[in-house]
Amino acid sequence: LLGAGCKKEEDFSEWYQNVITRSEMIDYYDISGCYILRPWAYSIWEQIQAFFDAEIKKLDVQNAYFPLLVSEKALTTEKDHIEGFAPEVAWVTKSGDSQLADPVAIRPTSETIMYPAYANWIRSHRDLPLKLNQWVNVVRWEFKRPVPFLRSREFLWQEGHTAFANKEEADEEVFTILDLYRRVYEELLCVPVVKGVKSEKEKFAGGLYTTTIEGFIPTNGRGIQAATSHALGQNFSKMFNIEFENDKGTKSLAWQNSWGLTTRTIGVMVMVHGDDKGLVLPPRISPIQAVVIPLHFKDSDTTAVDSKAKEIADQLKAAGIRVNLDNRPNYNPGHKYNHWELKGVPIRIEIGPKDVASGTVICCRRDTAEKSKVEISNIVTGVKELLDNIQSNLFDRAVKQRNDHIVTINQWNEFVPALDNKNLVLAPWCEKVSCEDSIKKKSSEESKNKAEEEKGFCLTGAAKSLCIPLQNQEHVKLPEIKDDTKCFCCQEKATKYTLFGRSY
Ligand SMILES: O=C1CCCN[C@@H]1CCCn1cnc2cc(F)c(F)cc2c1=O
Ligand SMILES: [Mg+2]
Repeated sequence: LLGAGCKKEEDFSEWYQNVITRSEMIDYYDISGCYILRPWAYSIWEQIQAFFDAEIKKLDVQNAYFPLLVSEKALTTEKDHIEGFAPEVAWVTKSGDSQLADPVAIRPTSETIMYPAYANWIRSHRDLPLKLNQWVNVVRWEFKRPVPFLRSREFLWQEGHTAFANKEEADEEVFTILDLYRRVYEELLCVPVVKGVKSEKEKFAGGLYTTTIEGFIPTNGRGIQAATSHALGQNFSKMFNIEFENDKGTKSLAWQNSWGLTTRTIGVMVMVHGDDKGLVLPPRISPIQAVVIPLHFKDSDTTAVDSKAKEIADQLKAAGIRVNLDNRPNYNPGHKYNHWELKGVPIRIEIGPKDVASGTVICCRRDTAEKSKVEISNIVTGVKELLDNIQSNLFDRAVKQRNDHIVTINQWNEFVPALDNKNLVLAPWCEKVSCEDSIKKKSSEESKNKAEEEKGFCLTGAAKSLCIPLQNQEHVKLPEIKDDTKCFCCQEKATKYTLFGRSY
């Protein structure tokens, strides 16, 4: 089990590593930065996939599969798109014991793999819009300390790559996808996110603008990029010659988007909801939503209890609830309680001889540990209501905790103290790249554990802009920029309230 001395608030990374391994989500592997996704994690990814895949299919996106390997020539089609990323590219240089004359790279992302084909397929405006997606793995040889789910050298994701005849259609899709990403986090994972646009410094250099959803890890007060939806403009269609004859008979370059969501989703959910007993899984994605545990007492009628337990489990299953009847004879109830709490199962249903006699069971919910009596005759409705209640309670709790840790400031001397209090910071900002560089530099210098950071023992103390939040989004209140509002850092005229934070 989680074991003593492993408290989330005391040693977060130790707690996280224990929770994901002992709940049987992750196992380690002999290549650094690579992890085994065990069924308890993989089935959560499948739930996320099922939701997102169904939603993009409503948008007429089609799934395809492009090769894993990309030639150096293709990968470096556009020098400056790749140069910053070159150190992360993994190369195949041998087959057997002979060197490859031309090494090939393993996809770190698939623009350079897909877009030469797009150029061939897109000739006329009738070939647009082209909307493809693929559910694949990618490899990036990250150097920062790996963290399972959050930062690994191989991860699973979907990458959507779309092409349109005009900017308006492309712009609309960027934000439509961004809201689907928000729904994955808020409706499935009960994790609140802030929707926004990345600054010039933080955006995808190859694109026109980047939109993002930003999560928050309360335990260390860090932001985390949760998913991203880029408007590429015509930058890539220029690079890859994706041009089409438009409806006026002249040539135009396609307007493109690309968007991605990864298995980082699972790590963020674990960190936000987990506690010192283990995982706390949102019912919507939990592989098992209710576990039925028959309680045997000496000289009591165990067969009645066992058959009633089985009956309840079958009824719940028939109603579409993911249920497990834990009638393992070799474990006592206490051990089973710990086991399913560690695995984060939302509801435990206890049934003993007295319960059979009274026609009721005890339901214990994982999010609050509250117990309630439910009529066996009403078990399906009762359990469904409880699951819905848990789903919304987890989200409401996370929203409150996140909003309690967004601090609005107006001047520099409030900034680092706010970060040190594990907050994200909303501040009026001038949006200048030079100013963002100095924010990063000054916040790093004013952070304590510079030495630790150099040794790679901890995350950086530098703060960066996370996003410029979109207006009018639920759960995110934005102050007004006035004519005389000054940038919190350089005192120039502020143009946008921007979310800053230390981050992963
Ligand atoms: O972020 C997304 C969403 C899904 C499709 N791709 C975009 C942009 C990816 C930006 N990016 C991110 N990381 C990279 C790492 C590399 F090693 C490399 F060669 C290229 C890249 C790289 O282009
Ligand atoms: Mg990266």
